[in-house]
Amino acid sequence: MSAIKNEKEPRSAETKGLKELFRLTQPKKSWLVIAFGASILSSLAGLGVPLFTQNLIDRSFSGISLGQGVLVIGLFILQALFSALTIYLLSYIGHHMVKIIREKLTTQSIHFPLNYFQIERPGELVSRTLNDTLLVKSFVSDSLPSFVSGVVTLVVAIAILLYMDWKMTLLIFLAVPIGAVVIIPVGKKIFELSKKTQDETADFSAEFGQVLASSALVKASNAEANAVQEINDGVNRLFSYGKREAKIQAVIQPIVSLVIMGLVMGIIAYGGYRVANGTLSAGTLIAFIMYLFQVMGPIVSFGTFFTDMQKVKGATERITVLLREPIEDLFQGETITVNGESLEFRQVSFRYNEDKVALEDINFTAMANQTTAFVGPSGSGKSTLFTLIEEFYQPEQGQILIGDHPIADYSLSSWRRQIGYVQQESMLLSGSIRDNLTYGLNREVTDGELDHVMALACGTEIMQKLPLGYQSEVGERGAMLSGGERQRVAIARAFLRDPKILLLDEATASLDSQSEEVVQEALRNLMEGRTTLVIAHRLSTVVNADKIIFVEDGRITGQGTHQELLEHHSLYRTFASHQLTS
Ligand SMILES: Nc1ncnc2c1ncn2[C@@H]1O[C@H](COP(=O)(O)OP(=O)(O)OP(=O)(O)O)[C@@H](O)[C@H]1O
Repeated sequence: MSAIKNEKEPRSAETKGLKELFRLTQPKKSWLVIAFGASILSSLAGLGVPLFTQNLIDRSFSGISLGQGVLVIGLFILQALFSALTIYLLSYIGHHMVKIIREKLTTQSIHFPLNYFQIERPGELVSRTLNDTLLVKSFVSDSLPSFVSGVVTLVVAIAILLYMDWKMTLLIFLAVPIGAVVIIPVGKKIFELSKKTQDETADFSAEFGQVLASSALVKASNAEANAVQEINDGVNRLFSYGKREAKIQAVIQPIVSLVIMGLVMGIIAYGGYRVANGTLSAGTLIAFIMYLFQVMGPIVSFGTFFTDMQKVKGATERITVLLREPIEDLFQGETITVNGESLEFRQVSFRYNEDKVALEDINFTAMANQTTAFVGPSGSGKSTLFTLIEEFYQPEQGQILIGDHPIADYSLSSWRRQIGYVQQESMLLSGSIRDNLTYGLNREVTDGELDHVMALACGTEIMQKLPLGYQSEVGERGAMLSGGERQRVAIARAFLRDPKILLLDEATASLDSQSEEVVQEALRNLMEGRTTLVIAHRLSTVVNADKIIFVEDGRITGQGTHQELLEHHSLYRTFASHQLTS
């Protein structure tokens, strides 16, 4: 599932990229027409000025009539007004297109299935969302309008020039092939470099984000120097692309200036000669030079326009590939409210990837309102069972049923609402305690309700220590709370959701014995009247479970009560003798 595609495509696909961009963002056509219309009018107003100058010089500055004065000032004002209107409208349209694409990308990203992030790094997605869309913005707001107004300026100016003096105009055309010979290959180089820079930037933000997110691991492993080195390698790679771009610019800009200067000199020399022998007026020569400067800008910008178009095509391609990735449809299927049905795995097999089977032929029933515990060696597949119940992944074979119905028939949204998942290291988000407790709930929750669930989760004393109460911030991923406190907030959150099915993944494994006792009590409260599935390494917490299922290497090798397994399952007996006697 490679989301980023970098292959070259034929040039004919360029306009396809643009079409796709406009199809995606649907900018207001009327605004585009007004903006481009204003841009054309601004160019035309600018083109009137040299004509006026010519007139003025040829009359040997013998006075400007009031009408002419008003006309020239009017031309300047019109040019400025139309130009302001163009800049505002196109910037607005560019930003609006970026907003639409970013909204689509962020919505898409949130709905990606979990396995997407096993292949693509989140940081890369963030960079694509920010940087690739900025390319689109600068193309729509800068490159596209200068191209359109450039075409207008060029066509009209050349028509005027041909009308004024066709021989001198042909001289100007000499510059076009010279410019093209330089600009086209250099433009290609710039395009390749920009693509590499975009990819490297995405890579860099993914790596940097990852290192920052694992700050504690970096510090505990004394790996600061390695981390700095790794990140700075990325910075240096970006720098080396910057240097190459600087070299290209250093070559292209003087060449462009040389061509322009050469052309101006040529025009002045040839024009001067013509003025001297009386075949050209001085005013026409000045007007010519002014037009020359006016058309040079567009000619130079055409080169960059085509490279910009390539860049935006690359960005649009990457964006459309991302938008075509399959996402979870949360609302497809029937709605379910679990009411006393048991949960059954029927011949379920699953693998994360081709190489290795994670679960094979899993059969068990978790009876309603009872506790079913999963025990087994590390890596045997216990947590994987939970990810299938949550439908983070789909089984390769077999079915998971609630009552008589496959859970796949129900909408993800309504099914997941039936489940409370308390993980080993409970995830909190930065924000307040209230934000964390009510996360994902679409209803008003009173402080009284929060007091109630915190009390059930044995968390009243946590709240007494916090001066700001439910408004207290918990820090990045809940870092300002202890492990046991985080667990209790997570348990209170589960209470508030009031799920019918509870998944507890070694919820007390990482706690000291005192915290564990409190959290166990909170969990006992939570488990009451719910169908509970619990993963435990410590048998002591599950000996009283209604059913214990022993998982080994992706298979179930025994199920029954603690007593039954002690009698019939040798590995369970070994587990019990290690854990319950120590
Ligand atoms: N996201 C994943 N992608 C690929 N393989 C995975 C993924 N998650 C788990 N696995 C593999 O699947 C197998 C089962 O893992 P699982 O986490 O379900 O085991 P577990 O019994 O819960 O282990 P533990 O008790 O250590 O938490 C392991 O071999 C693991 O390496």
